[in-house]
Order: sequence, then C-alpha cells, then structure tokens
Amino acid sequence: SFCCLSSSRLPKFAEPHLLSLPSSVASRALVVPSASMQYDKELAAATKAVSLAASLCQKSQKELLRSDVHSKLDRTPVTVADYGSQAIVSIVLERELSAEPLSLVAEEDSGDLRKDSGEDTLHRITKLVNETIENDGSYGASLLSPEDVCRAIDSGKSEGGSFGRHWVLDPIDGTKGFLRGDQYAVALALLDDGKVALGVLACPNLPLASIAGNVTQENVVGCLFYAKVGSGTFMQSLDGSSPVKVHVSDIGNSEDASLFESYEEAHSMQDLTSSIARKLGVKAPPVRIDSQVKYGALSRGDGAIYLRFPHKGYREKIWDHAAGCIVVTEAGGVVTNAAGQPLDFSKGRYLDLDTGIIATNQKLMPSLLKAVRESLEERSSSL
Ligand SMILES: Nc1ncnc2c1ncn2[C@@H]1O[C@H](COP(=O)(O)O)[C@@H](OP(=O)(O)O)[C@H]1O
Ligand SMILES: [Mg+2]
Ligand SMILES: [Mg+2]
Ligand SMILES: [Mg+2]
Repeated sequence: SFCCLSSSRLPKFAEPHLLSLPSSVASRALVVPSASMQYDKELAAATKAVSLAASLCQKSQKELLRSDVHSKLDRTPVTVADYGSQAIVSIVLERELSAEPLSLVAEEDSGDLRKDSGEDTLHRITKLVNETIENDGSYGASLLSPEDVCRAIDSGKSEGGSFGRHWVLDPIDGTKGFLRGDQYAVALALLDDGKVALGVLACPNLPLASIAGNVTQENVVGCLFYAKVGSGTFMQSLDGSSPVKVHVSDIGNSEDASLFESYEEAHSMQDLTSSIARKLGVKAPPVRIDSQVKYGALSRGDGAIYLRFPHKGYREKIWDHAAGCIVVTEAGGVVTNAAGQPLDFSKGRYLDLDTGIIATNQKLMPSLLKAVRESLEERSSSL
C-alpha cells in the first residue's frame, strides 16, 4: 500500500492569473504581465511536475530493491526512481506548457535503458510513471509506452546556455541518500537568459519543523520549497498545506552558526571545511545532509552556513545548484563561489567554477569569505 497525491491535493497556489479572467480579456494581445505575475504559469507547472515526481520517488523508495540500482559510467548510482522522476517532470512540463518549445537540461538519459540489459528496468520505470500519472488523474487514461518514457527522459539533453529559457532538472538529487533512506530532493529550476528565474525543491524526507541542532521531534515529513525571482521563498508540506514565507537565519555571530555539508565525505574536502569552521569559531559540529535539502534547510534558518569544496578535478553541474540557489537567495541569503562571486548558470551543463560553493546570510558573508580565503591559502602553502 502507498499514498499518492491526488490531483485535488496538488498545490493550487500558483495558478496563472489569466485563467480566472474572462476569455475576451485573457486573449487580448496587449496584456503585459506585471512583475508579480511573471513566471506564474511556469511556477504552477513546475510545482505540479515536482510534486508528482516526489510521489513517484516516495513510492519507489518504499519498494526499492537492490536490483533497481544501477551504476552509471561515472560509477555513481542511478535508480528506477531517478529515471521515473525525470520522465514525469518532462511529461508534466510538456503538457502544462505546450505553447512553448521545451528546453530541458537534466541529469539522466535513456542510453542504458535502451540496451538489452536495460529492458526489465525500463518496464519497471514505465509502470511507475503510468501509475503516478493515473493516480493524479489530470491527464486521462492514455498509457505511455516504454518508448514514450525513453523519449521523455531524453528531452533532458539540452545544453542550456545564456540565451532564452531552459529548465534545469535533477530528478533525484542525493541518490546515495535516497538509497540509504535519508535525505534527497527533486530539484527543478527555470533559467531565463542565463539567470535563475524560479526554483522548486521537493524534499520528501525533510521534517516540516526545523532540524536545527540536528534534532527534531516532528514526525511530519515532506517539504516543498519554491521561489520566484523578486518574490521571496515559500515552503509548504508536500501534500499541500498553505505556504509560509521563509527566511534565512539572522545570526550575526559566527560562533553561534551551525554549518551544513555533504553527508558523503568524498563530495567535499572536510579537512578544509573544518579549518574554515575553526577560524569562524563555530562551536557546533557540522550537520551532514545529502543533496539540495541543505539549501532548503538553510532557506528557513535551520542552519546558517553551507560549505561545499569538491576535490580537484570535479566539475559541478548546474542541476545540483540552480533550484537550491534561488531558494536561498530569495529567502535573503547569499550563494557564491569561494571568491564571493555569484554562480554563473549560463555556461551550459556545467558550472564554470574554480573552487567551492558557499552559502550563508548577508551578515556572516564577509567573515565567511575571509575564513575561506585564509584556509585556502594555508592549504595551498602546505601542499
Ligand atoms: N566527487 C564528488 N564531488 C562533489 N560532488 C559530487 C561528487 N560525486 C557526485 N557528486 C554530486 O553530489 C550530488 C549530491 O550532493 P551532496 O553531496 O550535497 O549530497 C550528486 O547528485 P546526484 O545524487 O543527483 O547524482 C552528484 O552530482
Ligand atoms: Mg546522479
Ligand atoms: Mg544531484
Ligand atoms: Mg540526481
């Protein structure tokens, strides 16, 4: 048995305003959307897509068998839920926004599923996707074939770039956390001329109440964060409670700050992050969480600093940060590279990044940047 979002429980907060106008008004060519209405239609579609994908992931996480885990060429894991989530988001965006051509930059592709060895997996993914769409009920009963599912996954092959609109998707961010039964996120953002215009982050295992200090009494889990440029960041429960506006921590004394980093030791140089924490006088031990859930938790002030310093040679992908970045910045935070410059999402599928990503509030940023600079200098002189 499992629980799925019914369409009536899907979030309704971001319906396009034009839909409620008489058609004579809606069809008038010269209706210029006000700043607050801009991207409303896209945000509604993104929220629906991510909510459905999250329900697919929740169902799959419960049923997950070892055999559903595969290794990609880069030896990172991928599951039926990663593929299924990507297919769902692609299909929902396509159906909800059919007026515009869809450019999607997404992590997975169907290469392995189209091999003989992938046939069984593809069938399980197709079943998951069809069940999720059927449960939602808003797209009738037409069943998708395995080929439809592969095509939906492969619409994520766009290269992005600095012109026009591109959706950016991580169907499951934190696959390793997902496999452990820990934190993971479905992360979707829209780039417009190289800048993040909106972001939606589903965090199916994140408690609704604060996880500050790494403890929570709350047993209600499943959060959805969304942010639109210039409009703030909101959070609601994944099953559709009314949204609340969130804000980053207002801590100004770094000693009281708590610090997030990757759960996976291989994803960040923890000797460097502990040197930074020492310089800042941070008292609490770092809180290790998988995926962009760190950005979500930061946006509501559960912690004050996120440090990410991958080992040399690792190239960060835009889908690992685009949604999280706008969720934090619209909540009043700052996300930069190690030198304090904003992240540049306009360079294609990869972030053009030298060293590291840091996120915090405005008050702590100057001392954080100083600690980062000193720790990096000490490191390079000791190597
Ligand atoms: N060696 C490495 N260094 C840094 N990041 C890595 C990495 N190997 C994988 N990753 C990325 O780290 C993401 C998870 O983030 P986190 O470290 O915050 O939990 C992974 O996303 P996926 O799980 O979507 O593949 C993957 O893109
Ligand atoms: Mg991956
Ligand atoms: Mg990822
Ligand atoms: Mg992923």
